[in-house]
Order: sequence, then C-alpha cells, then structure tokens
Amino acid sequence: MKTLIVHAHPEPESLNGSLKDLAVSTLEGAGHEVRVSDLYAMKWKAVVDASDYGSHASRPLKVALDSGRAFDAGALTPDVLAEQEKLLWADTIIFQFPLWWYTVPAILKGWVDRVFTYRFAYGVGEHSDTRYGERFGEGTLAGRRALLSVTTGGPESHYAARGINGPIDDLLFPIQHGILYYPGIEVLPPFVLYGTDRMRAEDYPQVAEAWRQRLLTLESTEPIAFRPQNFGDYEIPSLHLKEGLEPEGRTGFGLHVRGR
Ligand SMILES: Cc1cc2nc3c(=O)[nH]c(=O)nc-3n(C[C@H](O)[C@H](O)[C@H](O)COP(=O)(O)OP(=O)(O)OC[C@H]3O[C@@H](n4cnc5c(N)ncnc54)[C@H](O)[C@@H]3O)c2cc1C
Repeated sequence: MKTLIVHAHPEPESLNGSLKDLAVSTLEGAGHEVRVSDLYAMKWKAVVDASDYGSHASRPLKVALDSGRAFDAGALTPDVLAEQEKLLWADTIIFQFPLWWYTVPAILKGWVDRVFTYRFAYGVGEHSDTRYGERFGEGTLAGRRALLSVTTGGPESHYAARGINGPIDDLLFPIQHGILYYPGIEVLPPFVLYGTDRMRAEDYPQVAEAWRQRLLTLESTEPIAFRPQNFGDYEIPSLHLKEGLEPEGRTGFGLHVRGR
C-alpha cells in the first residue's frame, strides 16, 4: 500500500498527533510506504483566492473554471501541485482530525477546496457534463480508498440513531460521500473515537491497539456501498411524479428531489 496521511491538528502532542504517528509507524512496520501532509506544520493556506490561479484567474473570479484552466495549463501553485501529486501517488488516503463543529477543522476543508480542483478531482470522465452535476464514483482519483480517523468530544451515545448530535454516519456523509466518493474515491468505514476529551492516559493503550488493528486490516476492509450515478432521479419530478408527491432519499450532492 502507498498511504497518504492528511493530518489536521495544531498540536503535535495531541491525541490526534499520537494517532497519526502510530499510523506512520504501524504502516511502515508492515512494509507499506507512507507520506504525511501535516497541514498545520506545513502552514497550509486554507482559503481559495485569485492568487491560486495566477494569469488564469478571471475577473470576476470563477473558482471552478479558473481552477480547471490553471490545472490544464500546469499553472496551479506549487503547494497544490505537490498535494495533487501525492494523491496520484497514493492508493490509500487517511484523514486524521478532531471533529470540530460537526465537521473537519477549517484547514482541512481548505485543503480540499484548493487541491480538489476542477479537471483534477471533478469535471473529468464520461459523465463530466456539469449540466447533470453528477459524477459520483468516477474521476481521476477513482480506484483509491480513503478512511476518516476522527476523534469526538461527545460520547458515543450522542451519535447514536436518536442521540442529540445525530448519527455519526449522517455527520460524516458530506465528507465521505460529498467530498470523497464524488471524485471517485472508495470510502472505508470510519475509525471514530468518541468522548476523547474525557479520555485518560491509561485508556490510550487500548485505543492505540484498536487503531493498529484497523490499520493492519485496511486492505481487506470492504468500502461503504455508496450508490453511484443518479441520472435517473433527475427525471422523477417532471416525468413520473403525481402533483405534490415527494420521493424519499437523496440524489447527488444532497439535492432532495421534490414534486412540484
Ligand atoms: C473548535 C472545536 C469544536 C469542537 N466541536 C465538536 C463537535 O462538534 N462535536 C464533538 O463531539 N466535539 C467537538 N469538539 C471536541 C473535539 O472533538 C475534541 O476535543 C477532540 O476530538 C479531541 O482530540 P485531541 O487530539 O484534540 O485530544 P487531546 O486533547 O490531545 O487529548 C484528549 C485526551 O486524550 C489523552 N491522550 C492524548 N494523547 C495521548 C497519548 N499519546 N497517550 C495517552 N493519552 C493521550 C489525554 O488524556 C487527553 O486528555 C470541538 C473542539 C473544538 C476545539
């Protein structure tokens, strides 16, 4: 395996830092190649702006199109090109982060915003026509596998089906499905450590062993069976629905199809 670990925590001695270090030593110890993008240590620029696209930046700025034009011209900034090269090198990507405000820390969202450019992560392949806006399960990054390793402050019961925070699968859906599966990356079930603010030092060996076991079984882990292309659903409202009827479920990118 060639694993890229994208790590988002400001404190090297944090629990997240320890889990990242353990992932490196475990995977390397098992003979795998590992590279790390430690976003805080890299002082990663987390916001998209015109400077990302140089002479390919339009006025007014068109983030998607300009990012694609800069990508095609090989003119993206060196920090973004380096991350894209790591993604193409990797067959497995691990994201290590604490849950902050129900999602990833801003620096990691900013990594996605800048690295997953048009024409690199999306807008490629057979179904790249943006009129449909649907490319789930295919793209340049297809064939890679990703795993979220997440720590939460809230206890596990708060993330159960009727817990106060809602099911963890729902909270992670925008990341696992919207960000990772959209450009074609298969997503493995997440490794979630709950209630970590109350974790004691003596709990760590058990946690570390659980993480080690997950890491050593990555290759045999089945990905989440997300539903791929959804073209048919777009026709439901106009063609197949009676007035006022609302079909259940999501179509791509969180859009809920509704009858008129
Ligand atoms: C801005 C912000 C927003 C947040 N939003 C949410 C939210 O929406 N939902 C939610 O559930 N939580 C939330 N939290 C809580 C957050 O998810 C947790 O604080 C975080 O996951 C803990 O991870 P850490 O790496 O920072 O832990 P740390 O604080 O580094 O460690 C936690 C504990 O683990 C133990 N430990 C750490 N490393 C080791 C080691 N190597 N060996 C032995 N013991 C160790 C220590 O006892 C330590 O007290 C939020 C926190 C912040 C700051």
